[in-house]
Amino acid sequence: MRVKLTKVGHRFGDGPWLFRDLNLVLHPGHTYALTGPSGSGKSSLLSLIAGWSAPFTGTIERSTQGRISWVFQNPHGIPRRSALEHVMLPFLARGHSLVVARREAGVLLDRFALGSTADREFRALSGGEAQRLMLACGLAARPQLLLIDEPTAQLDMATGAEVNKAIAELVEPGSVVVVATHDEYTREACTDQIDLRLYHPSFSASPNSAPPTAGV
Ligand SMILES: Nc1ncnc2c1ncn2[C@@H]1O[C@H](COP(=O)(O)OP(=O)(O)OP(=O)(O)O)[C@@H](O)[C@H]1O
Repeated sequence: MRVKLTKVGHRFGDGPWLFRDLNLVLHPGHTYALTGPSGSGKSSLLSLIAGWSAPFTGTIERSTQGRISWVFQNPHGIPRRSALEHVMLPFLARGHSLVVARREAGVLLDRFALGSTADREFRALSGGEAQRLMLACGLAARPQLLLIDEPTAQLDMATGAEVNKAIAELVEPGSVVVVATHDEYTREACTDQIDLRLYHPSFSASPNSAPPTAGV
């Protein structure tokens, strides 16, 4: 899926503009770090990109009606279900057999270094394991668009590093990944950056600064 944002601006009602004149093209095979200070509108922009809400101004076009997955800041799972069962569910929901779901889920768990936790209940996973499980579940839905909100916000540095390593390996040829983050290491794990500060109405580019057209 390719996502094109044209002159996108957003505010809530008559509140202040969060960002304006956002012109971007999000390409499959790229992982975009969406950065900016707290309150700059990162989560709001994720919702706009997902199509959950409409931008106040401008347009957002998705090239296909593909599947969209979200991974939220706080890992959420079913306490007594195993890690494997969590990852199998999206495959079963799409009509795959138990055998296929188990096999594909196992591959994904291995990819996120969770193979040894396959039979462990969700409630017994560490914070980093639980967040990596959420990434595995997100990919299990085979999304064309994967949106991840602050994946390391609740984690210590070592655990955050495990998650960032998984994010660096998320890219798949057909899908766009967007990660809202404050974490510089998460930003480094991504292939591209969208810095929302550049689109805040108070931003004025100095004569020597690059124009805010990254990704167009
Ligand atoms: N539904 C809403 N109605 C009114 N204001 C909202 C709504 N959702 C978010 N806001 C406001 O819009 C601003 C941007 O919020 P948003 O959560 O998008 O920022 P953020 O950059 O993700 O912040 P953080 O890094 O703290 O998570 C905030 O001031 C927030 O209070």
